[in-house]
Amino acid sequence: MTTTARAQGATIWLTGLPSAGKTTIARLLGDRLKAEGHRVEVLDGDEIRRFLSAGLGFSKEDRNTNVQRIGLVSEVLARNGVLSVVPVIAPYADSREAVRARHAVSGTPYVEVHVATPVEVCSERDVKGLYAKQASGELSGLTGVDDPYEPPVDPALVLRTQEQSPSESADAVYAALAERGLV
Ligand SMILES: Nc1ncnc2c1ncn2[C@@H]1O[C@H](COP(=O)(O)OS(=O)(=O)O)[C@@H](OP(=O)(O)O)[C@H]1O
Ligand SMILES: Nc1ncnc2c1ncn2[C@@H]1O[C@H](COP(=O)(O)OP(=O)(O)O)[C@@H](O)[C@H]1O
Repeated sequence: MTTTARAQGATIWLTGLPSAGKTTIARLLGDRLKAEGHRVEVLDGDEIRRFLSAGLGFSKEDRNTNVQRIGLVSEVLARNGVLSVVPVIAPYADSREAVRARHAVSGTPYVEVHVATPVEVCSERDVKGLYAKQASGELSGLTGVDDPYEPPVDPALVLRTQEQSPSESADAVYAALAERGLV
């Protein structure tokens, strides 16, 4: 019987406000990693909310449940050699810490990236029109506006996307992975 070396997986969690740039960076990074031959999954938050987290809303409890489910899936993927890129807001420090702890139990790398775009820039971008809806009173509980966002205290990387192109931001995440021997 022969044994094959297993690739090192990891969870790369991109946390930040709506329109911060999480999805854009995740896709660029995912494409690059795939092109280099890595096993990659981008766990799209919107898709997960349509299926795995269908029925959940945006209360603290529901966001926590959503983040724990995604954390579980990502850890299983990462433990099995996949680079799992997660562009999900995850606004609460305690739920992110629970995800980190789950990874620590299996010795699976967890790389937290703060996509730290200021709310003023995010609301200008307003990719999905949520900031406008909040301003007009059509929506409440928008993260960073009238709902909490607890910034990571000790992330692996902080991205100031208002000063970078999307490719530069994705390259910075790639460099953080390279520093850790993950790519
Ligand atoms: N009230 C409120 N607050 C924040 N975000 C909202 C809200 N309502 C809908 N959306 C849209 O849902 C996406 C957030 O889902 P997530 O699963 O990433 O959020 S969470 O981690 O469970 O908080 C988020 O996606 P992104 O814009 O890609 O961040 C929003 O488009
Ligand atoms: N450095 C950057 N990194 C990521 N996105 C950026 C950057 N600069 C400008 N953008 C733009 O910001 C928007 C971010 O949208 P998106 O990735 O959907 O955000 P999120 O997933 O965080 O809600 C896109 O239109 C993207 O082109």
